[in-house]
Amino acid sequence: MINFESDDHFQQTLFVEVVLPLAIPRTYTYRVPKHLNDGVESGRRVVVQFGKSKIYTAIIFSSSNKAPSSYEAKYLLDILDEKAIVTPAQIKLWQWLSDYYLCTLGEIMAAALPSALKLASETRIVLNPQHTFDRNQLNDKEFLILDALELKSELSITEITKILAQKSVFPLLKSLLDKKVIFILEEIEEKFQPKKIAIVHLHQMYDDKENLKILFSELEKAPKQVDALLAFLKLSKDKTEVKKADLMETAGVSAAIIKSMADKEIFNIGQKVISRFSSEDLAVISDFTLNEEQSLAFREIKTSFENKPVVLLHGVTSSGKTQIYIRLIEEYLAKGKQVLYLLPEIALTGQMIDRLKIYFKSQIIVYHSKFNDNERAEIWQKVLNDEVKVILGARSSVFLPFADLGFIIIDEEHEASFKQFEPAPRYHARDAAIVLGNIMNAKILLGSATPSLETYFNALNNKYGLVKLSSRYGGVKPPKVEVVSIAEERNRKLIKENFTSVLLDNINETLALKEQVILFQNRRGYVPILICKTCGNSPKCINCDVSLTYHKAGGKLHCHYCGYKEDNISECPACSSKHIEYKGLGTEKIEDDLKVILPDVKIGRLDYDTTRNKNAHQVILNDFEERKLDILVGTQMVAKGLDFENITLIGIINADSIIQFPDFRAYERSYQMLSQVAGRAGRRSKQGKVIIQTYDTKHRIIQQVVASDYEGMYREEMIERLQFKYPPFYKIIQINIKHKDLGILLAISENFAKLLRHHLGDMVLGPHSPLVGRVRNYYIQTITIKIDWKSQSLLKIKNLLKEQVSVFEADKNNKGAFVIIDVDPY
Ligand SMILES: Nc1ncnc2c1ncn2[C@@H]1O[C@H](COP(=O)(O)OP(=O)(O)OP(=O)(O)O)[C@@H](O)[C@H]1O
Ligand SMILES: [Zn+2]
Repeated sequence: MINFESDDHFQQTLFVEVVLPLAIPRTYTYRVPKHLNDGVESGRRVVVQFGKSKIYTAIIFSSSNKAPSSYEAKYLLDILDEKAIVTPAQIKLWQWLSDYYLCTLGEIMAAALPSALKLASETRIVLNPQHTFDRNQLNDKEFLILDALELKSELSITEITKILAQKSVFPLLKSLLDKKVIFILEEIEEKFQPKKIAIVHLHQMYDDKENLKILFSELEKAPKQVDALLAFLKLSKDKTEVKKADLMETAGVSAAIIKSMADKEIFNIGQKVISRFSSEDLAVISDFTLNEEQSLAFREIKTSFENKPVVLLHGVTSSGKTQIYIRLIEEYLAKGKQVLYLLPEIALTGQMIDRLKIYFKSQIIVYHSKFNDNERAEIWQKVLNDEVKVILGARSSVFLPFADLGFIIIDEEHEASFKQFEPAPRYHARDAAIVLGNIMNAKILLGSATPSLETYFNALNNKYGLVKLSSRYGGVKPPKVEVVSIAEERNRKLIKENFTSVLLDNINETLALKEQVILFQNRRGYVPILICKTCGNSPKCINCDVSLTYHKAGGKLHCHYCGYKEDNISECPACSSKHIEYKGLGTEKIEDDLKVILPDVKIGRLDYDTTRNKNAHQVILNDFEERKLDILVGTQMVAKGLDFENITLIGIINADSIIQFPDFRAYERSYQMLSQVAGRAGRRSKQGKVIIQTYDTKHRIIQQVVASDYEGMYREEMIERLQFKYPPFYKIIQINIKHKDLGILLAISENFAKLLRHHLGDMVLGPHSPLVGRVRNYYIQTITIKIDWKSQSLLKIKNLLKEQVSVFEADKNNKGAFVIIDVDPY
């Protein structure tokens, strides 16, 4: 960071190191024009030219008085901010992420900053469709842009530059963005839109009685507007908020009237996100007291925090972890601190925000990558200005510019979806959050009923504090788990489609009691594999090395890796035989079969296919909660976090397909997944029941799930992890090399592995083909590096890898190849 104390810095030429939002390996140095010297501060945005003609927003990382030695530094074009929008803590975090995950600062900047904060030549601008701004407030140039946008609905920044005939238009655009006159156009897939209603406020000025009187007299000739004003005053008497719809109805006026009053700044119209629960439901639990076990855990957590920054709350499902989080959040809020509540999945934020809103009202805000960019930019500013206190979000919320973070909760910390696979930065949000917490001196609470082995290992080794909750709230017994042998039922011809008689009997009993059922199958689609009985051929994706999955709705075969689709086959494309066998089992088929077996039962399905549309996820869960559905069939989407009172039976259709996954984490994950799904049953008054269907009834993981024996699972897994050199004892770095030509790929990855082996010896394994050896027409080879981090220097090894990868990339023989480094692949 810069030292402003030295009083001679005005004399010297100042240079800044900037991060550009691009995957370039390093920062770039720019020269600061004298008149901008005062504006230099780490974390402010600047406008720079990069390459021949492209203009970008970059972030000042640091500054110095030294010119770069290898190139002539260009001048900065402008400084956009009067105050840093990236905090010093973030700069430290970015640096750590870049070093740890071997990615570039530019990749982190691109992921962290909403597009509206990182304008570039290609950025496209549109008018704010609800613009209710005063044209008189715009200057000539702003007016020109506005005119152009009205003619041509969208413009790129390059086009705007031409219209205005000046090089840097960014400050102008920034001002228009701030005034909400324009928006950044987003071409990305449909964004998540929370349900919103319009709220009307009276302009502050009219809090003053005199002003209000004057206003009434001014409106004399506009009786409709007087009606609206009177209605507003009436409604606002007994409500804290006046909905636009209510106002229109009470006053008997149209939206145009309200709008014209907003244009005159009599009213301000705001948007409010509304909850899917009615407020009556919420009132019931708005006040609560922790029970004895919970209070003890609450105190233990606080004591632990006195000497440890990270604590694990290991509490069985439905033990009330969330209620403890709420009490802790309240304490940090009382101290004026900000709180980050991380959840593994966007879909889960819906139910959680409803629960938390009861306590924290407008102090809490949701943030995730599916919000539109303009909203994300707005939240960015609010977090930076300490205007919001509690942020509930998915993994990208670790990138927010917290002003005064005091506490981080990482709920369901074991979840794999905290790790980002594509694109870089391939970071783990839990680990990044812990680093952020340490940088900001915040306390970090990890919560899970089934902690990851890494976390539990750290807790047992005293690196983290450990606090336990071992009983369900309200004294409800944990669900009873029954294992049913599929093989035996098949032999005895009891099985119907894929439902054992035990499961069907239990479903019928549950439905008879008007209770609800969740059925879990970890595979979507109808059937995953079609095999020709005559020649053994099975249809494969044309771009990837995977079998296509048959989806009955639509009658197509789908590739789950690249989205490729083709028509279903009725005869084998290889031998024309008509004997096609369907193998495997997806959620779609389960739903279908069940509808035949239980024709009068209302069945819903929750998986990637049924939730692609906006809000579909919430609609399905709503229907289930309101008991419009009796049975919900789903993939792991049904496994997590749901807290519904009427579910008493969980059926796991096929546990083997989860356990037999070829991955070193398969057992750990299966234990977690099965326990989490099981945890959805019997959460309030009645004990729940779980039926696990499997071929392998004696499998140790299944036995451990039945016995709720997390410790046993942990102990046995750790023995294997040590023996086969896996985390937490070893660090894994994966290098994936991709190329369109298999022959070339094999040769170059073999060479690369040899080279690495030369430096790192038998830490280097491979190259080998991953589970899916070709995706989107690129063949893949993987080199795995297993590092004994207790005896080896991770930093040294990473630096070596960085160096070798750049040598590899620069080598002409490797043209057409891509290298992807994944640290801690999950
Ligand atoms: N002290 C309490 N007072 C009132 N209700 C409580 C209390 N503790 C827990 N509950 C209720 O019990 C249910 C389970 O609690 P909660 O969802 O917090 O458990 P959890 O440990 O977070 O579960 P999971 O890990 O399965 O998500 C919730 O409906 C919650 O409102
Ligand atoms: Zn494919």
